[in-house]
Amino acid sequence: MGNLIATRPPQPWTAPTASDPVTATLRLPGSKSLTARALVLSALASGPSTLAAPLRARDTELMAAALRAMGAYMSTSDEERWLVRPHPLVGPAHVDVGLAGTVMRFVPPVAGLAAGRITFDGDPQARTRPLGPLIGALRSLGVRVDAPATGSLPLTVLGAGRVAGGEVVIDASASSQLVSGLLLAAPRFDRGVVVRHVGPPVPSAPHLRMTVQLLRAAGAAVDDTTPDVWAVEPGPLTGRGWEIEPDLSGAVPFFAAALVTGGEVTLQGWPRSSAQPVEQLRSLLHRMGGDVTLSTAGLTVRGTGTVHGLDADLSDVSELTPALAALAMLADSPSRFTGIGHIRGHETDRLTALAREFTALGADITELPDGLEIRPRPLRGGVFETYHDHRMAHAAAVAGLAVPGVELSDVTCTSKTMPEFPALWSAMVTGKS
Ligand SMILES: O=C(O)C1=C[C@@H](OP(=O)(O)O)[C@@H](O)[C@H](O)C1
Ligand SMILES: C=C(OP(=O)(O)O)C(=O)O
Repeated sequence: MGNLIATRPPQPWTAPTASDPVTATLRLPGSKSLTARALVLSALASGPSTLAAPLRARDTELMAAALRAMGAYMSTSDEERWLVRPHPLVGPAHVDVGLAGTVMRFVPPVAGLAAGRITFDGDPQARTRPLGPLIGALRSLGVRVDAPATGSLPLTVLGAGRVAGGEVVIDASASSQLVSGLLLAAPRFDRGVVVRHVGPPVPSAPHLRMTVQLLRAAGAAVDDTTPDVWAVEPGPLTGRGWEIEPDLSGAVPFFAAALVTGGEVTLQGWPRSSAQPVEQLRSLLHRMGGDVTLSTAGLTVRGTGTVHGLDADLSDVSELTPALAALAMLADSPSRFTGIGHIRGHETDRLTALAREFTALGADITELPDGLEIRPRPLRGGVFETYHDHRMAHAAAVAGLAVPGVELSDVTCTSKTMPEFPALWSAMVTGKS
C-alpha cells in the first residue's frame, strides 16, 4: 500500500457557486461501508478474497492497515482490485482508528481472535465517540479488554486467539456499528453469537441489513427474524470476490446539486440491486422536488431548481443529515428532521455543528434533542467550520452552490471517505465532469 491518507494540515476552500444548472455524469469511489465489511470478512475467511472497485480513502486504508498489523496479507496497490489473504491473527499490534467508526467498532472483536496484545487509539475526536457498549459486550463474550472507565478509546484487547462467544445484551442506540462489529467477527467465535439489543431504537437499520447480507454472502448462517435480535452460528467464512458498489452516501451531495440548480446528475456503475438504502434516498429526494431514475446509464437525479422542505425521520439514513440539511436551507418551505439524536456521536456533534455553522451564515435553525428544524431564509457567505467532519464539508459545498462566499475552514476532512471530493465537486460545478 502507498502512503496512508493521513490527517493533513487544514486547507481552507471556498465552495464554488453554480451559475448554470449542473449537468454531470460521475464515476464515484466505492462504498465505505461495503469496503470495510468486505475487508473484515476477507481477513477472517479461510481462503483468499478480492475486492473489485474498493474505496481508497482514509477510513478504508486504516481498516486495511489494522488487519495487516494483525497479520492478514493485504495488497492494496492496485486501485481496481485489492487482494486479501488471511493469516492467523497475532499481536502485538497497534491499530490507529483515525476517526473511523467502522475501524473502532469492527476491529476490536477481530482483535479478540488474535493471539496477543492489540492496542487501539485514534484522532482526539475518536476518543469521544461511543464505544462502551461494545467493550462491555466483548467482556461478557470472554474477551479481555483494558479501557478507561469512560468506555472509550484508548483501549487494549488482550487477544487469547479465540473468543468463547454466546449470548450478549447490548444497548446499541448510540450506533448500529456496535452490533455490526460483533456480528462480523461472530462466525469465528467458538459458539457464534446471539446479540440482543435492549434500549431506545438502533439507528441505521439498512447498515445492519448490509452486515447480515455480507455475512451470508461469505457463507455465515445468520438469523435476524426477531426484531432487535441477531444470531450468528459458528462456522468458516469463505474467501470470495467482492464487487464494491459506488458510495451512495458520498453521492448525495452531488445529487443535491441537481436539485439546487435544476440540473441532472448521473452516478455511473450503479447496480440493479443494491445493499445501500437507495429506496429511502429516492423517496426523500422525490419529496424534496427531485426525480430519481435507474437506467443502463446509472442512477440519475433530476431537479427543477425548486427544493421543497419536508418533515422526516432520518434514523435509517442518518449519515445523510448534513447534505439534506443544506438542501433544506435552500427550500421553499420549512423542514423538520427527527430520529437522529445519535449523530451527536458521529465525527462531531452534527446537530450542534450544523445549527451553529448555518446560523453563522444567517439561517433560522433550531436544534432539537433528536433533530433539527429549519426555516429557510436568504443566507450569506462566511466561514463554515467543518470540525474534521467530511459530511459537514459536503453540507457547506451544497449551500455554496447557491450562496457566494461559503468558505470551508478545512476541506481535507473529505479524505475520510473521498479524497477527490474538492476536485470532483469543482469539476461538476464548472461543467468539466
Ligand atoms: O456500519 C456502517 O458502515 C455505518 C453505519 C452508520 O453508523 P451509525 O449507526 O453510527 O449511524 C452510518 O452512519 C455510518 O456512516 C456507517
Ligand atoms: C458517521 C459516519 O462515519 P463513521 O463510519 O465514522 O461512523 C459517516 O460517514 O457519516
